[in-house]
Amino acid sequence: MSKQFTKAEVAQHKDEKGMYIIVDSGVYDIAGFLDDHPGGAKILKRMAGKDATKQFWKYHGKSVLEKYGPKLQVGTLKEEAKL
Ligand code: HEM
Repeated sequence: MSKQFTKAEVAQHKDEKGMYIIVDSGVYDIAGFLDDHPGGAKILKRMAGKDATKQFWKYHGKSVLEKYGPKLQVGTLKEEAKL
């Protein structure tokens, strides 16, 4: 849980072995959640390896992250210098 990922590392995880998405400063592995996602697997797969913060908050409230976050979170996003 305390592992830190750069955006580049998150981008390398985009298949069934590990499908990471970013929501705010959290990194979540949604590979095992695809078939359970009420919004469907397809829309989730499209965000694989990417920052899904905007899309996440568009369709869900805080309670969704509170409920599923702890089960799916694999780490946090490493602060990187913004150029
Ligand atoms: C950690 C990642 C995610 C989790 C745990 C999650 C969980 C859920 C849950 C529990 C619902 C049921 C509706 C609700 O209870 O509010 C839902 C619906 C939905 N989700 Fe996600 N979701 C995730 C990521 C995403 C992403 C990245 C997208 C968009 C790219 C997305 C799009 C949707 C859509 C379109 C619905 C259906 C809304 C509706 O039919 O009203 N979800 N999701």
